[in-house]
Order: sequence, then C-alpha cells, then structure tokens
Amino acid sequence: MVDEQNWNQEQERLDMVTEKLKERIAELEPEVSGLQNQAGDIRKRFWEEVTVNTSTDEDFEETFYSIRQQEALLSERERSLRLRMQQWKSMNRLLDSPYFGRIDFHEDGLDNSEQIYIGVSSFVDSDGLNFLIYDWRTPIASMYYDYSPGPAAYDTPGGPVSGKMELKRQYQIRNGQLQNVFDTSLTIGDELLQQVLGKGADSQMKTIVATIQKEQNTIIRDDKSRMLIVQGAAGSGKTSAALQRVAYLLYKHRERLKADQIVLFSPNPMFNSYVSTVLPELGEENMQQTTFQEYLEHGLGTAMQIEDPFDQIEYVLTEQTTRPYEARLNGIEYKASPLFLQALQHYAVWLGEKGMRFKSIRFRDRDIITVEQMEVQFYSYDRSIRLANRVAMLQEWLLKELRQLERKERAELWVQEELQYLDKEQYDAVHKELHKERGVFDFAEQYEQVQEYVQNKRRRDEADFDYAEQEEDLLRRMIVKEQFKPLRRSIRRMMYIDMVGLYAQLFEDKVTYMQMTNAPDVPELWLDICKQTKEKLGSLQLFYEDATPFLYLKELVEGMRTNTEVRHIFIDEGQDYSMFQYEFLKKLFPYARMTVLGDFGQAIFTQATELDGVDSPLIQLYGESDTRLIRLVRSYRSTREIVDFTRALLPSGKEIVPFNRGGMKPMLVKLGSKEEVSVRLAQELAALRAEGFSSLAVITKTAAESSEAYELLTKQGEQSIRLITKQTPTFEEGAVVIPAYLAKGVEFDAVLIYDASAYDRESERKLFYTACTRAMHRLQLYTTGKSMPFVQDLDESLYEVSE
Ligand SMILES: Nc1ncnc2c1ncn2[C@@H]1O[C@H](COP(=O)(O)OP(=O)(O)OP(=O)(O)O)[C@@H](O)[C@H]1O
Repeated sequence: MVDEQNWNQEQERLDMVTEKLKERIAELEPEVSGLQNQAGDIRKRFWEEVTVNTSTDEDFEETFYSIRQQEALLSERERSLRLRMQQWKSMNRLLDSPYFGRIDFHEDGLDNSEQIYIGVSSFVDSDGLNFLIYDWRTPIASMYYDYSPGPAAYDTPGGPVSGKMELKRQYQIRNGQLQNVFDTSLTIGDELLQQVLGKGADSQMKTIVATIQKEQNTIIRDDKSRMLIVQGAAGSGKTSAALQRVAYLLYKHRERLKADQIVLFSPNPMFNSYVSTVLPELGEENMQQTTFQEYLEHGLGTAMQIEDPFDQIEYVLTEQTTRPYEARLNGIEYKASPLFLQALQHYAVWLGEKGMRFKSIRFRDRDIITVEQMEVQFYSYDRSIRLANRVAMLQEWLLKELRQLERKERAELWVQEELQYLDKEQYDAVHKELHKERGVFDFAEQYEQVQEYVQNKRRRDEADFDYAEQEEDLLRRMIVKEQFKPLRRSIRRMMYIDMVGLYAQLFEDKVTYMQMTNAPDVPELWLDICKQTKEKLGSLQLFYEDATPFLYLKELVEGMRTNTEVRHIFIDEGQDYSMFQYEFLKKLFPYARMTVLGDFGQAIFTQATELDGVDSPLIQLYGESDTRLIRLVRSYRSTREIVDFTRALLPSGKEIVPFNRGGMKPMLVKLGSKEEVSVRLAQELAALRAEGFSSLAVITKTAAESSEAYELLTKQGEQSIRLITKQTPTFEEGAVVIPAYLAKGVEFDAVLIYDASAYDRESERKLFYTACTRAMHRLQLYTTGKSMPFVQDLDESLYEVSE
C-alpha cells in the first residue's frame, strides 16, 4: 500500500479524471441522442426526398445520383453516430473504474518521464493531446505487463522505444473511489492477483486485463505467427488469454478486422455462454462461436445422422473391454490419424482412374440415366483433370441430358393423364403465360374447353384450335418441368455421387484397402473395424470418428468449400481435435491465422493430438518457421494445495507451478455406500453454501452416474441442484451435477468428485485430472471403499482423509 501523501494525490487525480469523464459524457449525450434521431429521420424520409423519375435516360441518371447522395450523407452520419456512441459507451464503462494500472516511463533522450495510466479504453483530454488514460492494448501499455521497474522498451510501428520504468502501480477503484493502491516491484503484483483469484467462481468468465501475466501477454499480442500453439496447464489462463487476444486484435486492426471475421471453436455449446460476456465487458463485439460438431452437421446435412463426441466418449468410458470395444478404439485412433488422412488423399487419386460410385437418376420408378452411363461419361474426361473438376463436368453433362429427357418426356402417356387432374390455378398460370399480350381473355370459357378436350369429350373446332394446342403444349411442359425439378435440384447438390458407397468401399478388406489408398498397413482388428463402420453406414449413421473423414472425402470428390472471409480462428481445448480436423480447418479457412490452446494433460478423447511434442504434426501443419509455441506452466485457478494434489496425478505434472494462494487440502471421504455418499454430499453442499461458496459441482464420470447422483441428492432434499447434460444450453450459477467431459474449460468454487473409484483404467487418468482441476477453492473426493489407483499412488501428505 502507498503512503498517505501518494494516496491523496491519487484520489485527487482520480476525482479530476472522473469529473472530466462526466463532462464528456454530458457533452456527448445530446449529440448521441440527436444523431440517433437524425439518422432515423433520414431513413424515414429517404424515399420522399429522392425523385424517382426514370422516363428518360437523363432523369434516370439524376435519380441515381440523388439516391447516391442521400446514401452517402446517411452513411457518413451513421458512421459518425457509431463513433460517438462508441465513445459514449466507453466513457460510461470507464466511469466506475477508470484505470487499473500506472507506469512512469522515462524515454531515453527525453527530459521528463511520463505518467501512463492504463484502463480498458483510452481517454484523451479535451485538448486532444493529453492521454488521461491509455487503452491496455496500446503499444506503450504493453510495458505494464512485460516489465518490472527498471530498463523497459516497447515496439511501435516506427521501431522500438526504450527507456526506464520508474514506477509501476496498481489500483482497485470502485464507484470512482480508490480501494487499494499497490506499488509493485516484480511482475504484476501477487497481492492484486491473490485478491482476484480468491473471489468466488462465476457462471460467466471475467476479463483479466488488470492482471495479465507476462507470458500471457505474449500470447495476447502475438501478431506474426500464422500458427500460435499454447500448451498450458489446467487453469493457466489459456481461455482467458485467448479472449483478451481477440480484444487485442480487434483493437489493433480496428480499421480492417471485424468481430465476425474471427471464429472460436469451443468444446461444447454451453461453453459459449460461459465466455460470452468477456468481450462486451471490454467494449468489443463477440466473435463468432461454434463447435466442430455444428460444422460437421452443416457440412453433412440431414441425410446422415452423426454421433456427437459426447456419445463417443460415453461409449469409451462405459463399455466393457471386449473385442468389438478394442476394435472401435483402434478405429477411433486410426481414423483420427494423419495416416488415414493420407490414405484418403491417395484414395481420391485412385478414384480418378476407377472405382467411382454413382447413383442412377431415377424418374417414375425407372433409371433415366444409369450408373453405367455416368461411369462411361466420367471416365471419358481427360484424366489429368482433378477429380472434383471432373465431378463438376459430369454435373453439367447430367443437367444437359436432363433437359433432353425432359423434352422427350412431355409426350408420355402419364403426362396426358396428369393433365386431367390439374386444378384451376394451374390452368390459370398457363393462361396468363399464353395470353400475356392479348389482354382480355375469358378464362372460365377456356378452362372448360381445355378440360373437355383433354377428356376427349369435345372435338375441337376451328375457333379454339390454336389455343387448345398451345395450351396443352404449355401444360405438358409445366407438368414435366414440375416433376423434373427435384431431379435438377438433386443433381445440383451432387446427389448422383454415392458418398456412402464411396466411404464404405474403403472398408472391404485389407488388401483392397491398401491398394486403393497406398496405406502401408492397417490397424489391428481391421475386419472388425470394417464391419462396425459398414453396419453404421448401412443405417445412414456415422460414428463420430467417421464424420470428419467422411466429410473430408466428400470435399475431395465434390470440391472443397472454403471460407475466405475469416481471418483468425481460435481452437480452445485444442488437444481434443484430431490432426484430421486440423488439416480440415486449415483448408477450410485459407486466409486465417490459427491459435490453438490446449493441454495434453486433459486429453480425454482417444483422438487427441499432442500440442508441443518434439515432432508434433501440429507444428508441421503450417511449418515450423510459421509456428510459435508457448508453454504456460503457472496455474492460477486452484489453491496451492489443490494444484499440488492434481499435478501429482500426471507423469509430467512436476512442471506445473501453483500460484501462491493457500487453502485447505483436498479431502478424501471414504463411505460405505452410495446412499451414505449422497447423505454426506448433501451435508457438504449445505456447509459450503454456508461458507459463502455459490458455484458448486458434483462431478461424475459418465452421464448415467450424473443421473444417479442427481436422483440420490434430490431424495436427500437437495432442491436447487441442477443436472447438466449435453443438451443444457447455458451455464448458470449455483450447484450442478455434471459429467467430467462437459465440465471441461469451466470452473467452480468447490468440486465434489462423486465416485473417485470409478476412474480405474489408465486411459481415464486424464479425465480424473480434468475433473479435479475444475476446483478453485475446495476439492473433495468420495469413494465407497473400492480401489482408486490414481489416488492410492499419491503421497498421503497431499490430502486429508475423512471416514
Ligand atoms: N492473469 C490472470 N489474472 C487473473 N485471473 C487469471 C489470470 N490468468 C488466469 N486467471 C484465472 O484463472 C482461471 C483459469 O483461467 P482459464 O479458464 O483461462 O484457464 P485455462 O488454461 O483455459 O484452464 P483449463 O485448461 O483448465 O480449462 C480463471 O478464473 C481466470 O480468470
């Protein structure tokens, strides 16, 4: 804490800045509302003021320019309004807590040092020169995060600026009043961080701008790498850094980068709501958020039913270790590997020579274009043309054929029959078409005539001959055209390609597979893998592990769709994506930089990718020279005691450094039965609430266990607890029962592991670690006496036992 004199000076300055902020807000207010009205006015009168006159070329030109002028005026006012609105909003945001940090920097070669106050946005004095507050994202503010007092430097577009940092100070300000002022000598003071981290968990993530750590700042401000990989321990601030990075990029490139050109891939839809308030709090719009599953569903449409990753993990966690289980696991691993990716690429080349699978074009129960015809046509194209281009050429050909067939079809008997069933509206349409030029036409009379004629009740006489003839012709056209419509649509959608057949063809037998794909080998239990895959495909379903390869093959055959708008993609929980998915994302977003954040220690899916291994294929995705790898080892979320416990669960856990915040040791509670567990859980939940903790999670291994725990707890009178399933759309405050794989990425004041002995396979170690690392302040583990391999291996000093 600073001395009284300094405190008073700081409060005076704070008062001065608050006053100026208020003045500016008052100044802006009428302007903002005035501008709003004006813009509204122009919008309303837009069409009244321009004279729409298009009778001569000159008039037309005049009208055109008149509209253009109005438009320009409008958009200028709107732009100006937007700017002022933005200013007004950020002033209001600053009012409560204008800044959180200060550095005094003496630039080399200058006489004086400058006081730089740092807040969530900039605020310049009315002279337009004096920065009363610097935005945390300005180049000069980076020193606050990167240096301790002493020599310091920052980068500007004109080159580096160096000098000496004479002071570094932190503030806590609420309602315009100083709460705390610290002078910090080392990194951003432990004291403030202690306070921030000591608070309760929230159902929404918070911004960390006031306490960004140096290594996190590197992630936030990296602007050079095509690929930025962050391997960080649980709770090391990866997601936080990612969100501040988005805010930074939007600020730095505000002239050309818009929020919707940034896409964040999240682990589940619930996570979206968890992080959705951070950017608005920083005065920025949210980026686009999605999950890979949403993308797959979009790409594969409704024709196939895709398993989601949560059902896949449920299978992996709950099934007994049998031969089909082993086969499925082998399949998951193989289908996620770069080997399978290469196999599919070779397969596409092979298909260029032979083996394409088509579906005939059928009309009224007959093949009007057969598979053989398509094969002949397809393989008649020059083989040097890329597969996808040949598929497009075939599409053109099919549409042409269809036009001819459509013409022929008009003479068929069924068309004659259909004519009799037309209703008045359909006739009306034809009449309108036919008599467009002729003015008056007695529709009822003509309808009669055509009906009679069609039903052969009446012979045509001279007078109506022309009409009837032409009408019938038109009606026939109309009928056939209508019926051919779905055929045309399906050809445009490339439904003539038998995608299921093409994918299934891969899973015949080992020899054929190796021939088609050049694969050096196949995984063990290949025939079982083949059988499982084909069975699923047979019912138009895809295992989760097949969905990405299937879509990839589809795009190899039909042409890759790309999104050239997006400039940055962020992948959180990056260890859970296969190399396959990475290759895909790279191709899908050719103009985007990629930021991958993850933790191999939390790789709970079988298809995991190691982020920072020596020869990690992820580093090769864009090549080493375009890739930067940052490791975060400090864990901020949990108390020292919890981190000491959790890091001991991982073989490489020694590298993890707990942030120095003390608490209680994790507690292992040994009880006799599930009922006893539920009684105790209910008591503990009540006790934790009484202590002031509000976000509490009973974490289970599987969804079935979650339901069980939820039921038992409800029986114990726990009314307010909520059961979280993969369908839960948002993350809310309070107590929840949740399976570990859905708790990824989020945190709770206290975590109660429902059944610690349920995690007994080595492959479940990381799931157990993930579950335990969700705890900020308290961790309790429950068991009914069975063995707990992961806990038993730990040093007993790391936890307390209660029986
Ligand atoms: N510099 C910081 N200042 C204040 N709080 C921080 C800082 N860095 C991280 N935290 C806090 O630590 C907690 C964990 O952060 P975050 O969720 O970003 O970590 P993570 O690495 O994504 O974790 P996990 O991999 O376990 O999901 C959050 O409560 C976050 O606010």
